[in-house]
Amino acid sequence: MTMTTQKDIDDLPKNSANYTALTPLWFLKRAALVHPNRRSLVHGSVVFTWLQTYQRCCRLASALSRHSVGFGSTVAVIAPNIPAMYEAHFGVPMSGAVINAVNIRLNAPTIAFLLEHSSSAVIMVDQEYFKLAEEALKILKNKIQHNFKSPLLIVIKDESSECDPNNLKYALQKGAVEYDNFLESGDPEFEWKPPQDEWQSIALGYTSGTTSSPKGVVLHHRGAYLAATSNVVVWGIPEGAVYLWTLPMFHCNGWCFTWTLAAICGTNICLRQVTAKGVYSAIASLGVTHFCAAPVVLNTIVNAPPKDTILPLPRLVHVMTAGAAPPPPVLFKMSQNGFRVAHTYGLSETYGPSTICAWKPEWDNLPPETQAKLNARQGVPYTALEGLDVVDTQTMKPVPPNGTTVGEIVFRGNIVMKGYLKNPKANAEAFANGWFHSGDLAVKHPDGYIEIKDRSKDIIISGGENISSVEVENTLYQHPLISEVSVVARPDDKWGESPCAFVTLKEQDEKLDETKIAEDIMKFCRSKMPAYWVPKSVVFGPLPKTATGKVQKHLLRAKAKEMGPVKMIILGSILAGDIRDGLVFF
Ligand SMILES: Nc1ncnc2c1ncn2[C@@H]1O[C@H](COP(=O)(O)OP(=O)(O)OP(=O)(O)O)[C@@H](O)[C@H]1O
Repeated sequence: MTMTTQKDIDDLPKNSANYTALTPLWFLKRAALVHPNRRSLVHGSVVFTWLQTYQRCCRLASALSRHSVGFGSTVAVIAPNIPAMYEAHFGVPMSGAVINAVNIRLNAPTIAFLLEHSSSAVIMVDQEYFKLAEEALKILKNKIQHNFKSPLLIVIKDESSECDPNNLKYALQKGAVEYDNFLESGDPEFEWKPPQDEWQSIALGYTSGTTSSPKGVVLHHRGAYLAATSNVVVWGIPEGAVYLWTLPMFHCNGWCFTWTLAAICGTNICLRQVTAKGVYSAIASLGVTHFCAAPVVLNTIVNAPPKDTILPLPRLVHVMTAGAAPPPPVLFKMSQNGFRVAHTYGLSETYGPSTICAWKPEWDNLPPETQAKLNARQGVPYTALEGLDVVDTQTMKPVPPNGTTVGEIVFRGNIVMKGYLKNPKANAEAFANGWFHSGDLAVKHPDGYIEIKDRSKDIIISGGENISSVEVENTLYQHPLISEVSVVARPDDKWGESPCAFVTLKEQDEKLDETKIAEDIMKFCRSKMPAYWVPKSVVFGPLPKTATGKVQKHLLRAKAKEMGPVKMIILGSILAGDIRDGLVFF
């Protein structure tokens, strides 16, 4: 008998029969083969099947190729959750180009920056946002003058849009091509180009700019494939699920669920405007089984007036939440309303969610409040994420799993971005020491689950002690009058910084005595947390948020700074705006 050597075993080369670059684009071709007549997309009265979606994506890829768009090109898409946005997630990369799904709530100067930075050759834009795109292009043209080359403009008509119907006419007059006409010019049998190399870029997405100016995150086909399939593995979303698009597809490509839905041959239910009523009615009338949403959307769902809800739910509805820390009381109320919430965590740089608070059978019989507290932790890595740790930033050594030592969350693996576009300085910082640095501060529990305490920029340092704004917020969410809360640092003459709570009340009534409520909130906090954690200032009003529902803490911090150092308790109103030191003016 001859010996098998290591060389024999490893020396079997790759060939075209046993190796293909990983890409989620094949999922679509397969869906069209397996379920050609199953509903792929439902948008009001518009319904497509998987075969139709495949053919429409082939047409898009073909039409783009005819305009010399392909490998090395970027196509910007400015649209809400409508079928064209979904189709662009396949059609654009099937042409070889990269999709840049743009946040629709950005202003024209920021969009101008994105279009220039990404060198977008084509802009696909929903009719409602055409003038915004036009304004952004004007800014760009003024800036780069004779070097300006107008991108190909494709305007998307959407019957469900409530915008001025003349927008479409206007766009066509300005030379834009109508999306469906553009598709008509493409070949439904187009032989699209899978990537030769799975490292090829599939998507470019800009961070929401919560903490700094937007950075262009570049993702590859391999990572998109792995993240999309990992969504299935960790969440258990079944073949044929009916998925409601509450999460914007422009946010990390809908956390890669655009591609996940094709993998499971599910049905995409589009929702142009997200309201609690819209969510409940889609559940009741369209058979929704799953959706993803930021905690702010869950908060809206649990606080919806009874006339907007349909309870009890007709079936168990699975929800994945990420994007910010979900307060345990919100998780608790969601489960009381019949939703099963999976809590995940990640960043644009990690293809969206890349950790999950994996549910343990031994938690099944715990009291619901304890379950919610356990589920509010950010958990353990996705199946496609090889490295996740919480480290001391000075030594890079893992923190002990004691639930108290705080360190930075770092990631390593195949669902970490390729890098930031044209930003070597940010890349060097983000990838220092062979890990991707998240900037999020967390502890590790004895069971190995991680729990975020804050973003490094959000932590409050009072008298040299760290205060987790997330923990103070989680307690405040238990207060019966509070609908939303965000806690930030306010300069403090004695302690350096002290917590300042910005609060939105459930009841908006001018007759409410905000001074009394603020006193009550502080009393409530004193009974539940160390004295130095108790907010020294409470300010009432709506919270500023990004398009993805994240509270813009930097704006609140600026507001708190503007209010000046804490000298005594200050109560006030964000809306009234007239807050003078030590006094309250309503
Ligand atoms: N489950 C979660 N719990 C707590 N925080 C979360 C969770 N999921 C996401 N986050 C927060 O969201 C951040 C990632 O957000 P995202 O990538 O969308 O851009 P952004 O951080 O808002 O933009 P910018 O990087 O410009 O500040 C994480 O770093 C973390 O702070």
